[in-house]
Amino acid sequence: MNSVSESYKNNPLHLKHIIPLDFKTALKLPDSHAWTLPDHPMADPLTHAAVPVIDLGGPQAATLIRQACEKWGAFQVTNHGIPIKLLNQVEFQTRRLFALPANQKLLAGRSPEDFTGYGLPRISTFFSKLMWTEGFTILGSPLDHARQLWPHEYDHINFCQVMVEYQKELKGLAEKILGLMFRSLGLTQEDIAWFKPKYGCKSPQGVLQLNSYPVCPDPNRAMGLAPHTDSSLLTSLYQGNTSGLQVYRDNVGWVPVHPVSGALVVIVGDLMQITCNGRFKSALHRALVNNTRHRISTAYFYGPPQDVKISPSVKLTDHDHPILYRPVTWREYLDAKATHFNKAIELIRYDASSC
Ligand SMILES: O=C(O)CCC(=O)C(=O)O
Ligand SMILES: [Fe+2]
Repeated sequence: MNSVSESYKNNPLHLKHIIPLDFKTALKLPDSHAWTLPDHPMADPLTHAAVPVIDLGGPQAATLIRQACEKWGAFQVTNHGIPIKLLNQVEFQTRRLFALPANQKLLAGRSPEDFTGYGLPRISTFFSKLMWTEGFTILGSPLDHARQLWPHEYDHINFCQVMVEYQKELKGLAEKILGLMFRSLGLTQEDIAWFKPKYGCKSPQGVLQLNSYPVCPDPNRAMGLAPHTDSSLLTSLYQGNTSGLQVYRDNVGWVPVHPVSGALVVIVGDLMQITCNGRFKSALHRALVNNTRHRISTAYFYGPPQDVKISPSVKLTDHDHPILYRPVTWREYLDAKATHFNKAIELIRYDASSC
């Protein structure tokens, strides 16, 4: 079993935090979905630069990635090697899924202790208001859930092929970017030997999350996806050409990540922050909605092999940079996150007295 599925079995959810609204019938924003916004200021676009866009094939890629991870915890990549044709197919299949009638989507609904299939974001449980979104989570083959949505093979076969191919491409890309991140910090293959999957271990190291943000009648009072950090090592996100993603920077505010044609957004996750002993910070981010366009995004969360203890690389610690975090597996970290949400990372921090 994968680390994510094990953790979710131990932390079951209530149905009201799983079943999305039937957005097609909601002509007004229900009180259950009306948030008090904003909680943080927006950055002034005239004085603050945007999240960097990095050419992955360029000679400066590793240096630019390091700078972006230190400053933003996020960046966009072009020239990443994932064919635009595949990205378009992924968007097409994702829209096809979310366009199904609500009762049909619920046939592939997530069960309270599972995490694949159709439902609300896992983090819904931490907020009193519900988010204007629905999602579909895939680990490896989506065949079982796809059959529930479309019983005939000719209706689900393309969906499954596209999603499997996409995960393969995203895994390769995540490994490449992770390699560049480590290299940019002076870490060698030996320093990060844990990162290579064990021989014969077939369990996926990534989870694919399809997100849908339907057109919203009152976007200024709604929340697409509430502020959070990802628990992964890194996340690769495709947002098509509809904006909505924002990254938070201390002393600056929320900065929109404007779509760049064909680019993917890379977000530093909590486990990366731990591995780098805080050199790279996981980015707090959120997604807003709008009243004209149905926004789709696909997020791929890449993590370490199962049961591997992640800990700060000793090369990044010294007298001036004491070790900040305790060793933790992805599974243990997800358990902490399921209970303590955005405070989880503080819980695995050594307190000053124990360093
Ligand atoms: O839709 C987006 O832009 C953000 C999605 C996201 O942050 C997530 O799925 O974790
Ligand atoms: Fe996220």
